[in-house]
Amino acid sequence: MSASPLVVVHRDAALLAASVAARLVTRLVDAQAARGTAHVVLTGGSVGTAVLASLAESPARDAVSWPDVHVWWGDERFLPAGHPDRNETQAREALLDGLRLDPAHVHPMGASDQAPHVDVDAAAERYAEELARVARAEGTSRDDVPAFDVLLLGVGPDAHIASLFPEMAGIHEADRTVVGVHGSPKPPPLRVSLTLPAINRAEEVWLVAAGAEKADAIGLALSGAGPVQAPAGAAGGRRATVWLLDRAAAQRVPPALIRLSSP
Ligand SMILES: O=C(O)[C@H](O)[C@@H](O)[C@H](O)[C@H](O)COP(=O)(O)O
Repeated sequence: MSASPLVVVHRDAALLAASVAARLVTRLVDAQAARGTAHVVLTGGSVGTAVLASLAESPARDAVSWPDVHVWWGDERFLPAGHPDRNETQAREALLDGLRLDPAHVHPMGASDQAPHVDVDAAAERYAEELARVARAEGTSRDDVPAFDVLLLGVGPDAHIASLFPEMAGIHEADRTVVGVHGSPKPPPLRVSLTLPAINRAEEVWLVAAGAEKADAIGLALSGAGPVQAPAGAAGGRRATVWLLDRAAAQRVPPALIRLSSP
């Protein structure tokens, strides 16, 4: 995991979404310039979706060679395909369906109606297999997940990330890359989630959060709380860990960690 996290604070949630969208374009363009392709892991939640909507409106989005972008998800609500509450559905509506993506490069997590025998744990296993398949095809050094260039995470008011919740089984997973989540405190109860080991294989992990209701959790996560108590604090990229916040969410961040605060 990279050195200490970098915290950037934005005036409000709208500016945060626009700024993260611009940062994402630059990150994808740089990754493609370096190796022709790019892998991005999307997050669900209102802030993550607002970033995608902002990117959809940005003229800079056309700087990305979208057919060469692989789109993954950090977690998914285990609901029927096309359900409005699925992270995939919301991402498609906010951005993806307006892009010239290669359908073979869009990797949604399983849906609850995918096949009669598929349950949330089987969906997790299938996603792990998909990650490994693409990693091997790309000759990634460790062949269980591709080289994620940027992995986006929303942060819950309990400091959860993806569908890894404090004190629940998923945050303890040290070997598998994907788990099925049962009894999620955030509805729906059944989810599929990358694990911390998979998340932390990303080159860059960006935690994006807005609103005063996140301030205590973010303060706890950035003040050294352990992963079981504050999963968000355990997320970190191999090269960079960036917290992208609005002022309301940043109220409890140790001032020494704040590298920039927009006027
Ligand atoms: O499926 C989900 O709900 C998300 O993946 C979840 O991890 C979300 O990102 C956080 O709960 C923050 O959500 P908000 O941005 O809506 O607060």
